Amino acid sequence: MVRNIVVIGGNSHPQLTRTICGVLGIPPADVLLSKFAVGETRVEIQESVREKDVYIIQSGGGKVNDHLLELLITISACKTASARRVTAVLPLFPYSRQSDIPYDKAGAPLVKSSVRDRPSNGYTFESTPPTPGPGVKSEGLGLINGMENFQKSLAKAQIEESNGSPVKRRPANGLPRSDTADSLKSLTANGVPEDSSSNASNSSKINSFQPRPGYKQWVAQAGTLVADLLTCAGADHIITMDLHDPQYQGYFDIPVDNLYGRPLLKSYIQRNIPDYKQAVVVSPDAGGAKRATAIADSMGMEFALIHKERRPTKITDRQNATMMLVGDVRDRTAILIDDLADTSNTITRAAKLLKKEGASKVYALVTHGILSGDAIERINASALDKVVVTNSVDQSVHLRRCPKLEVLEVGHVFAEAIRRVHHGESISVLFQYD
Ligand SMILES: O=P(O)(O)OC[C@H]1O[C@H](OP(=O)(O)OP(=O)(O)O)[C@H](O)[C@@H]1O
Repeated sequence: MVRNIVVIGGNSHPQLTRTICGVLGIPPADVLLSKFAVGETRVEIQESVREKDVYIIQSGGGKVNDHLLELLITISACKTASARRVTAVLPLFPYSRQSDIPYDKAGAPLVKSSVRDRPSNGYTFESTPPTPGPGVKSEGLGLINGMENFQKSLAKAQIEESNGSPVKRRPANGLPRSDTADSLKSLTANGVPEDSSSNASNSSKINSFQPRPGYKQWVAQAGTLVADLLTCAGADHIITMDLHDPQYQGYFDIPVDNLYGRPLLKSYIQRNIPDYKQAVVVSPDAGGAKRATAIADSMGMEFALIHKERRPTKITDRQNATMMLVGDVRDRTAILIDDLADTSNTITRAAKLLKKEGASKVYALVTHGILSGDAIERINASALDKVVVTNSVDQSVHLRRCPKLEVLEVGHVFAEAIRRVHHGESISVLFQYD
């Protein structure tokens, strides 16, 4: 039994909380998590957490936005109730799959051709602007969205204000609202504010306003915001598993422990796939190649990669990308490895291709089985023989609907991580998967 520790389970995955508490030998904390009639989240911590080491378990998937807000409010409640340390345990981290800019068939961002074809700066989708530094003139790109112009107009506004001239106020972040016609009137073609005296010449630019190709400043980077929200709510530490992009840890200025699901997947392969050394580990896309090769290399297995031949035309149109297999799976078992399955398009399309290329059997081993919408129906109707996921997301409903689904328990991994963090022990042993 671990002392002076409090484990609070959010509404996303009560079963996982029970498992973790069972391993730690403590009961889950008494909390009231509900909603007011209007739909706002209500949290009451019904026992003292003063000077306690608190762990709040809340996973992504399902009603992800509700769960995230519930987590933020619970963290804040614990901090204001004088918890010594609050750790957010997010088996599947929500919003860590960064948003992407829409592409056209050639892989360029979807901006109007008049802008894309503009020969002026030579930047392409693949290129990056130079790093501003001594002797490098930004030409409106340094810092890079034209902060130079912005700072000039800000200085001018300050002079006008000190002279008593009326000055148009901006929000606290210094940027104009981008969702009103008024705000567009004060934007240059670079998307930077311009002083009001040139508004007349700007009016002709309103309709031609476009973001620069190669930049993503117009796409919400929700991952950054979520990292900030967690820290701002009072989280002192994050424990998660198989982040879609491990570099997401760098978005935080608090410690993030990104546990690996690989030992569980490897162990499944060794125990359940006959003659597994002859099987081929397959990554269903280039983004997951590192993840899959790590398993293949450590188990002395062969590796193949599915390459998406071109970018889909829209974010929501990923299933239209053409797939090609790089490697040989004929008459062998293929084991797809991925971090998550959401719509299941990726793994079901990959399975179809692998069977077409002669694979005798296709397994999909995925850490996070989000399985949204009709993902289960898609799996049931697919060429996949078996789908293995962990219970980082609650699988009870999925299990009832999908005979091909098998679930690996992650509760003991998180319980051990919590125990070690609580005692100040190293948890690097949980990162080793060879
Ligand atoms: O079940 P699905 O809805 O098909 O989604 C699953 C896929 O999405 C993620 O990759 P993503 O498409 O974000 O590309 P990336 O690996 O290049 O980041 C993930 O790594 C899977 O490959």
